[in-house]
Amino acid sequence: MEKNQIVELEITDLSYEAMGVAHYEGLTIFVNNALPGEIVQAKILKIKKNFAFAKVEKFLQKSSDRMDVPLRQWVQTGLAALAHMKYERQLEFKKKQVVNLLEKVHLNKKVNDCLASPESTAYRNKAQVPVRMVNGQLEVGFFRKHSHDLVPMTDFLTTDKKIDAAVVAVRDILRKFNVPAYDEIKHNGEVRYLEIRRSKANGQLMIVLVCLHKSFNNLDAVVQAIKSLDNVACVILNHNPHKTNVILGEKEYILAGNGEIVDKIGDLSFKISSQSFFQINSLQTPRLYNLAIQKAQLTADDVVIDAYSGIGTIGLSVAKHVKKVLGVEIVRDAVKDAKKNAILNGINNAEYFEGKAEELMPQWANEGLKTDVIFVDPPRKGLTDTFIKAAVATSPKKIVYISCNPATMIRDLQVFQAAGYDFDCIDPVDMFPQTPHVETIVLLSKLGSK
Ligand SMILES: C[S@@+](CC[C@H](N)C(=O)[O-])C[C@H]1O[C@@H](n2cnc3c(N)ncnc32)[C@H](O)[C@@H]1O
Repeated sequence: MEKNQIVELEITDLSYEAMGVAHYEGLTIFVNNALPGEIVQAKILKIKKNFAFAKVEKFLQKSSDRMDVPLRQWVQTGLAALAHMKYERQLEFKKKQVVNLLEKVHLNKKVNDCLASPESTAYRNKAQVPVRMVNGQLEVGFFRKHSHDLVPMTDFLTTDKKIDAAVVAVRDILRKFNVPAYDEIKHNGEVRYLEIRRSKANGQLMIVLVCLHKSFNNLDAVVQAIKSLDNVACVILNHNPHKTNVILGEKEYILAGNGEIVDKIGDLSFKISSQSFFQINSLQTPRLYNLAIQKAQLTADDVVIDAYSGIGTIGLSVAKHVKKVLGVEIVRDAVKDAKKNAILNGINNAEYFEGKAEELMPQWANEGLKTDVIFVDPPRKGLTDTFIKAAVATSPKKIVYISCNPATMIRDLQVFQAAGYDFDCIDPVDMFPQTPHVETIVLLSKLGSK
């Protein structure tokens, strides 16, 4: 087999990144935009030792699970890598991903059906859109897979339509005032990304311009024009002067408004600042938390730790069911938001602390705190051994683990099992329709505790 060769392939599976999987001459071939059951003529793009990448030239047999995709870039760029598959099948694919990961480590546990999202498109309350010059014009869009080539785009499928409209409006303002986009190779120009958040509850928009410098020609006029768009609550300049793929810089300048918007999860209101984590699917989040709370079977006497607490969304949702909540989070602004959010919702049995969960939990235990339940919702890389040791030493009856990466979660669950905790099942929840990502909830119980 050689590069550019056209081969006939039968797609037998879907990879965890939603690429069609085929086998040819002893190699595994990953084919973009191909579904199990399909037969395709494909062009070989890249060959590695044990696998290769190919793209479809012609469909010889299409799957009945295939959806027509109006913009092929949604699948091609990876922005919505599952957009070509019927939604019910997407849910089955997500459940299967978790089943496969368990099988790989020989864990025989039940995986429940994936909880569907109330909205399968336009559900995202936040967009982070790269800005680049293309043919001499400032464009917004999405990077082609594994590259930083910008594909200009204005309909992002998964994002709230009002956010898509705001992205276009801000793009037009930047064009009008001749603001250059960032040039990654020369490390010059100005605007690197637009980050836009929209409250589902009240329509408020937060517009963040991520820029190479902390000021540029016409900045005041640009801010005035953005401020006058409908529902703009705040405009922020995030200063990222570094040669880096990290999107946000550390320093921010609030140029209009007070730097925050308010959104709701169920009945609770949350102030959100630009650097704080907030679940991106506003309607599915209360369903995720309710399932986690239901699984934990909380009682009015329980003392709960909300480790990795962000702006307090989990802890404050839990507070009314229990005696006390202690939250711990490393991002200072998020802790400030969590404290404000407790007050905003009239909740007085939840306290939030800045620090590393793995350091504060043992400190609280030494001070005599008896913890009944720990909720933990880490970033994609999962938990550290130090955190797991600290959680186990705290000796809660239950640990509720919410995760956006089943692979790291299953790795961590095995460490908890070795330390005297076990679980019955995993619940997948679809927070990210049209993408291969899956959120999961697991209730770990301490062996031997009632
Ligand atoms: C996936 S977010 C979850 C936030 C929140 N629980 C929610 O659902 O909105 C993970 C959070 O963990 C925080 N974090 C990461 N490492 C931490 C640590 N060692 N101790 C405390 N918080 C941490 C991050 O800053 C981030 O806010």
